[in-house]
Formats: sequence, C-alpha cells, structure tokens
Amino acid sequence: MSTFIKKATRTTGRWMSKGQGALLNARQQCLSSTYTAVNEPMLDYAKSNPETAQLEKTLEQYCDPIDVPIVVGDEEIRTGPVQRQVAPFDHKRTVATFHHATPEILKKAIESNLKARIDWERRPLQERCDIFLRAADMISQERRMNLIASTMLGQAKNVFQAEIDAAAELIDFLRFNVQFALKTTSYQPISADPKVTLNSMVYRGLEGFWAAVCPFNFTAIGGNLPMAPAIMGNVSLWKPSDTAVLSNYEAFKIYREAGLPPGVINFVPADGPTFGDTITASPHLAGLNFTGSAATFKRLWRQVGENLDNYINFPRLIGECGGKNMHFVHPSADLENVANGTVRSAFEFNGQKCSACSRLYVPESMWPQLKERVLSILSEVKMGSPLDRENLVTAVIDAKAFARIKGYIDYAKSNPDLTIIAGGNCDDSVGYFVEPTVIVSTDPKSKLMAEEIFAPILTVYVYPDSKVIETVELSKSTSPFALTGAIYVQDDAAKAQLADAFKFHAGNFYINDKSTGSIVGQQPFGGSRQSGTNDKAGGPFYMTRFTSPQSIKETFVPLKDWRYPSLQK
Ligand SMILES: NC(=O)c1ccc[n+]([C@@H]2O[C@H](COP(=O)([O-])OP(=O)(O)OC[C@H]3O[C@@H](n4cnc5c(N)ncnc54)[C@H](O)[C@@H]3O)[C@@H](O)[C@H]2O)c1
Ligand SMILES: N[C@@H](CCC=O)C(=O)O
Repeated sequence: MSTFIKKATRTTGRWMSKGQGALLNARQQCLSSTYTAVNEPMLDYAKSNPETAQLEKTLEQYCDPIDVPIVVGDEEIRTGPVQRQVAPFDHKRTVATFHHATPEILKKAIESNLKARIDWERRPLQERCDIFLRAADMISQERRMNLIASTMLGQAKNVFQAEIDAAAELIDFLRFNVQFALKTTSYQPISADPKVTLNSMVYRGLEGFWAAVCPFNFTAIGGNLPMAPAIMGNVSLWKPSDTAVLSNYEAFKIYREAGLPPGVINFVPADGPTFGDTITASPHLAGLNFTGSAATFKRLWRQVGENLDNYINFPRLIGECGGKNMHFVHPSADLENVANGTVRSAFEFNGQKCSACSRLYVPESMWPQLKERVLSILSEVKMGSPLDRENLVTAVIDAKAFARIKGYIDYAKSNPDLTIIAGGNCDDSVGYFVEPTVIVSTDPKSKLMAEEIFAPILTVYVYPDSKVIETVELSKSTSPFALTGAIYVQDDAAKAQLADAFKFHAGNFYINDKSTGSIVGQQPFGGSRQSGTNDKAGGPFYMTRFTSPQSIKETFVPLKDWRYPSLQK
C-alpha cells in the first residue's frame, strides 16, 4: 500500500492525505499571502493499490478516440481537415482527433484574449491564485488519473513516468507558482515618511497576449507555459504539440472547471509555422513562453525581430530549449552510482528529456568494469508498451523522430570512429521502437557527441586517466548547449575543480547524481547558451517575467516653491 493512501483520510468523497488537508487550509490562508507549497507526494502504483485499479478503469475511458476541439472563449471550434494523435507504441491506434486552427481562428483567439484581459488583469492576485490552487487540488484528487492515462497513451510514458510528470510536476508548478507569485509581489518600495510621500508598486500583467508554445515530452510543461503568465494577470494562447494534444486538453479542461474565465487561456492546436507566423505578426504580442527545440525558438525570435516596429510593446521572449547533457566521470567516482544513474538518465522515457544524459566521459581505468556493469543493467531493461509497468523504455514519439534517430544509428553503423556496443535496432512496424543504444566514439568531436538526438542513444568517450583537465576542456567545446550536466567524483579537491570548470556549461548541475529529475521548488530548471534563456521554471524568478510593474509615488505635501530649498526666500 502506498504511503499516500495509508495516510489518507476520506473527506467529502475524495481521497485526501494529511498533507493535502494542510494544503487546503493553506489555500484559505493564501488570501493573506502566507501560502507555502509542498511537493506533491507521489503514488507508487503497487499492483494491489487502489490507484492501480482506478487507473485501469480510467484507461478504459480512452478506448475510443477523444475528439478535442479548439476552444476560443466559450466556443468549441471544429475546423476542416481532422488531425490524429496516435499512440506511439501502437500507431494504428488513434487516441485523439483534433483540429488545426487557421490564421483567422488564431486572430479571433487573440481578440478573445484581449477582451478577457480587461477583467482578468484587474482581479486581485489572490483570486487568480485561488483558481489555480483549486485546479491543483482537482489534479491531486479526482482528475489525477485522466492526466496519467492520457499521458501514458498519447506520449508513451509508463505509469511511473506519467505520475512524475502529469500529476506531481504539474501540481507542483501550480502550487509553487502561486507561492512565488504571492511572495515576489509582496515587495513594496520604501517610503521614508509615508505621511509626506507614499511609494508603491503595482504588479500589472503585460499589455497584450502571451503565446505559450509547448513541447510534446512533458504534460507538466504544457500545463505550465500558459498558466504561469495567467496567474500574474496575463492572457494567453495555449498551443499544444500535435503529439501531446490529449493530455494538454485534459489539463486545460481542469483549469476551466476550476473557475478560469473563458478567453483568459484559449486552447488552439495549430500547425507550428502557421501559429508562429500569426502570433509574431500581431502588434499585441506581449510575450512568448516557449519550450522546444532551439531551432524553432530561433525562428520565432527572428520573426519577432523582423516585426519589432509593429509591436505596441517589446515582446518578452522566454525559451527553454535542448541539451547535450554529459555525465563526466572522474577516476575517483563510485562506479555503481555512475552505472545506475547513467542508465536511468539516458534511457528513461527513451532519452526524450531535455535533461537526458547523451554523452558519457569515462576514464580508461574504469571503462572495462563500467562497460560490463552498464551492459549487464541493459540486459535487464525492458522495452515495449507503456501500459506494461515493467518497460522502462517505450516508443519514441512519432514517425519523424523515428526516422531522424534511425539516421543517427545508421551513421554510427557506417562510421569507423563509432562502435555500437548495445542496441542499435529499430522497428516501426507496430510502434516507433528504438532499442536503448550505447555507442563508443574514438572521435571526441563526433556529431553523436555534439548534437541533440533526443533518443535512447548514449555516446561514450573514453579518456586517459592522466588527462582529466584536457578532457574537461574538450567536453566543454564539443556542444553549444548548456542545459544539465553531472560530475561523478569522490575526491574533494577534484570535485571543487570540476564544479568550477563547468560553471557555465550547465544551468542544472548535479554532483554524484544523474542529470535528470529536477523537482519544482527544489531544482528550478533551465539552461543558457543554446539551451535557452534560463528563466528557471519552478523557481521564484520565473514569475517576475510575467509582470510589468508600475511604480507610483503619491505626495501629500504640496510643492510651495519652485526654488531649491536653500535658495528659497
Ligand atoms: N529546456 C527545457 O526545459 C525543455 C523541456 C522539454 C523539452 N525541451 C526541448 O524540446 C525539444 C523537443 O520538443 P519538440 O520536439 O516538441 O520541439 P519542437 O521545437 O519541434 O516543437 C515545440 C513546439 O513548437 C511548435 N512549433 C514548431 N514550429 C513552429 C513555428 N515555426 N512557430 C511556432 N511554433 C512552432 C511545435 O508544434 C511544438 O508545439 C527538445 O529539443 C528538448 O530538449 C526543452
Ligand atoms: N524536469 C525535467 C526536465 C524536463 C525536460 O524535458 C527533468 O529534469 O527531468
């Protein structure tokens, strides 16, 4: 039985843990800005647990495809050609049908945003927060399984991966964003003598609308990108990825049912370039909250640049992009820790995490033993449908990704600098399956060591033990990304040296831990260089990006003379 259920008390027909009870009280207190979030406890889905039976039942609700509309204000729109979201592990199975918004619909959605903004921006922050805390409670309780099931089927996450993402991380984003919004807006400037002059700060939402452009790989990120601006009084267009429409729609519906007024967030699946062209052409674009590849972000940034003379405000651009994350192993490292951490980081959810380890630097003295251990673990790793909890590796997201990944594997097979020591097989007859693959490269600058592949592929470079510092420098100059990175080292002096050396090469840096698995409120997330603008989602500074404060000075003593005081007669 999971700890969560063991501690649970049944109240008003809902399962609620002691922790959640405290949170609901905290929600009431939030009206006085004292709300403190805690991370959502995770369910463990042991076979005999009630949540496992509940999940099975919920999965049945998704046997037939769900038709997902475009939602603008209160209107559901179903346009022309129907799009399909398929199960990546069984591509004959359609999990959702949906519709691409045309430029006309997108323009209508912007108008609807701007109309809704008039009231929404004026609402007290606490009222806005309360809606999203209600959404967090709904996801934590009665709607949890809808998010888990739709993420499992649509994005091919197994139950543990879906629980971390679609339940725990999304709930955490909602609650911590509220906490940070309340804390950051509690700052008021000093007033030396408030009877003479009162200074204050008004936390305004931005003028215009935000475009939230979402990736496929995290339901929580899809849910966060339009919601964080909304908490701060903004309005946004939610553009889900075509391969995550269903789970994103489930989250959108929950926000609306929790009390989000129509038009504050409009749900607009759309062809990527059509969406990008339309929003960047609007004079009302206030900001872009983007997560996805660096290539797409650069294209949007360029389009904003080209339109600069047409905007009412300078749009704010937030972009969280890709990575080529390394595990750098020092000769003093704990081998078992390296092996377990690297397999989890590189292959969990098929390496389709921006933070996944995709290059491994290992000293030659350690490699024979580490290789043996990694291969031994991989012989136990199972690949298959995400509906089977035993499968750590499932299918990659779609046919396009499959073809791209296969291209890298074919390249490795034909290149003498690269040796495949595990995996290397791909099969898309039923689903888009790519075996967890380990490739050893004798060329430290190989494209497999440099480019983001977003796949279950780990490339290893074995270095001479005497060349730690040279190899650190080599690793730093190999890839343009700076997202996550890990060092495995037990020697204290070496640890300090390596941490300093990688200061600008990872926005999220791990010491003796794997490069994935950041938790909201614990490891705020983001990288720099080609990995993005490093605004640190899940941390306090993120929320400040969504406000455009106004400073007000009010004087109660009239100015009686225009001269400087000592010159007054
Ligand atoms: N740093 C992070 O926090 C983080 C988190 C998750 C994913 N990622 C990155 O995201 C990428 C994987 O996600 P993806 O495959 O969905 O990325 P992607 O760039 O292909 O797509 C992201 C979104 O952009 C949209 N899009 C595509 N072209 C567009 C255009 N011209 N204008 C506007 N929108 C457009 C897509 O439809 C999708 O919704 C990887 O690079 C991964 O590292 C980063
Ligand atoms: N929070 C995630 C990153 C999401 C990127 O895809 C992690 O650290 O595993």
